[in-house]
Amino acid sequence: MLQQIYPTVAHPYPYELNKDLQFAAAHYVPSEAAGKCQRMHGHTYFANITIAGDMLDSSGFLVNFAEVKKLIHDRFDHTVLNEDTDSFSNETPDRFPTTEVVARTIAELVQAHLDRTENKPVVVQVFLRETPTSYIVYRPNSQPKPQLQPEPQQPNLQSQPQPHLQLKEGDSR
Ligand SMILES: Nc1nc2c(c(=O)[nH]1)N=C([C@H](O)[C@H](O)COP(=O)(O)OP(=O)(O)OP(=O)(O)O)CN2
Ligand SMILES: [Zn+2]
Repeated sequence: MLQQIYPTVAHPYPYELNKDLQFAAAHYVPSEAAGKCQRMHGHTYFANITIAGDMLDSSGFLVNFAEVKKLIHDRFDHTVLNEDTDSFSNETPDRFPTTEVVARTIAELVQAHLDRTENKPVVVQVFLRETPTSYIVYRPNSQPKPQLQPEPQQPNLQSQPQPHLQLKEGDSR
């Protein structure tokens, strides 16, 4: 079905599994900034879910490909995402059914399933394409961002008292 090169994600695990799946769903984005996307419309979403881990389960799987598909496809295919109030909300931007939030939600749903398995693999990336020209990559376990260091303060030589530079009375310097 999908024949696409996806972005790679760095992780420390020896096994990596990728599952492609698609689902058709309707949504609208309840924000003025979304323009025409405030109106109900539909997409065929294409997802690529990347799962990694150290150990296989008793079937020799990192996780069964079919279980990953079922989890997401059964949940979202031929639904109106805005009506899935367990996952989305029309009130809170962080839960509007945007591509970003749908990608994160897919990662969270799959991870919740993986947390219940014996070998406990992890979701390291969700690639979610909403239109032929728009997609999101969500990496739940990405490296911590480096802390920004404050700019070093330059001493203000004009306003600092500098007794060592002041001439004393009778000083011949
Ligand atoms: N950062 C985001 N921006 C937009 C989102 C989103 O989820 N995250 N969603 C939309 C709309 O829902 C729309 O379905 C997709 O928008 P867009 O890529 O602009 O769709 P087009 O097919 O019209 O793109 P063209 O490349 O112009 O054909 C909007 N923005
Ligand atoms: Zn849309």
